Amino acid sequence: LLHILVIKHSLNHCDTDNKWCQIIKVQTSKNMKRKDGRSLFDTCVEIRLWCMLVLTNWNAPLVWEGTFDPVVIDAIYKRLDPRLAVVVLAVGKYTRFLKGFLESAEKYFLVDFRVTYYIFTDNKQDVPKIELGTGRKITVLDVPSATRWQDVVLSRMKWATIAIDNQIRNEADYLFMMDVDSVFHSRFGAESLSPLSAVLHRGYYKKYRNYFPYERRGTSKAYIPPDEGDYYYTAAVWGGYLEEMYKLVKYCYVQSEEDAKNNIEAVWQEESYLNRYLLYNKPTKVLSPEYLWSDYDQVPADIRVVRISQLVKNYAEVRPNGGQ
Ligand SMILES: CC(=O)N[C@H]1[C@@H](OP(=O)(O)OP(=O)(O)OC[C@H]2O[C@@H](n3ccc(=O)[nH]c3=O)[C@H](O)[C@@H]2O)O[C@H](CO)[C@H](O)[C@@H]1O
Ligand SMILES: [Mn+2]
Repeated sequence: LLHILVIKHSLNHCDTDNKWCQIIKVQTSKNMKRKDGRSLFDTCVEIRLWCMLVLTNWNAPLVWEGTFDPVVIDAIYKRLDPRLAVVVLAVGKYTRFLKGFLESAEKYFLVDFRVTYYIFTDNKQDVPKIELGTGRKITVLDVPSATRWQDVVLSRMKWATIAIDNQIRNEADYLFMMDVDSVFHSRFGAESLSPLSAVLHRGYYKKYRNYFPYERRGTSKAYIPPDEGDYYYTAAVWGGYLEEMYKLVKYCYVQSEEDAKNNIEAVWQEESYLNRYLLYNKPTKVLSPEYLWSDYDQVPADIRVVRISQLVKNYAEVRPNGGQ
């Protein structure tokens, strides 16, 4: 039997070279002997515990399967009956993803809540007719075609800013921005709601921050200095109170326009501005990579549920200017 006394529990994950590893310093109890017969008493050993963090170091919940009761949390939010907006772009060939996205969202995304899907497209006739649940609807909005995929992904910030000002502000309490090349596979419920919720990028949640693909050029408005950063968040799913999201999408839009004036495009387009904003304006909830996985990657043991997964796609074929 191992008796251990915890003498220091390091919760500041940024101190470690891997934030999923918590260091617990332990003092072994008197009667423990090493194999060579020497007592381990007074020997301080360090045990590294690999575990899932459920709280950020600014005390925001980190949401994983098992950290909430789905029935209770839905019931709590349902009493408020919020109006939810989902903004997706389906420009050029990306309209082909709408059917799978919408049909699966109807099965899993905040079921029984009021949801409006705002679909921004240059190709209205290709928006499929989908049977929607009660209180759920689709609004289709026109946007111009583009010749570069980089322009499309960045333009999401511009169109969302304009549409919130013109329309969505009067129609929604919460807003989610999402990639359309995604399929829901499991429950995505009210546990995701907060003033500002962001999702950990599946590729970086076990990496030290100096490996994050932040914008590192000091000339860009998305610049994050070395040795700064909490997490790397994906731009493929994020959401929150309408006004909080408005501030954030507008920030990304305005900053990217500033960069464009100086002939700079942030390394991961809007995702780079999003990450900069969230470093200095902490999200009030962080969602685990369960909330956005990818069919490109195997699902590791620590991801017990895949709620949304990005589809494998032929980048060269589907994007106007090809490329990754
Ligand atoms: C998992 C993840 O982190 N995804 C990000 C990554 O995406 P991806 O490589 O998944 O980018 P993507 O090609 O899915 O583009 C993002 C979204 O923009 C829309 N779209 C894009 C191109 C186009 O021709 N038509 C169109 O409608 C569509 O809604 C799509 O889902 O990098 C992008 C920027 O570089 C965005 O930050 C994505 O959120
Ligand atoms: Mn995508």
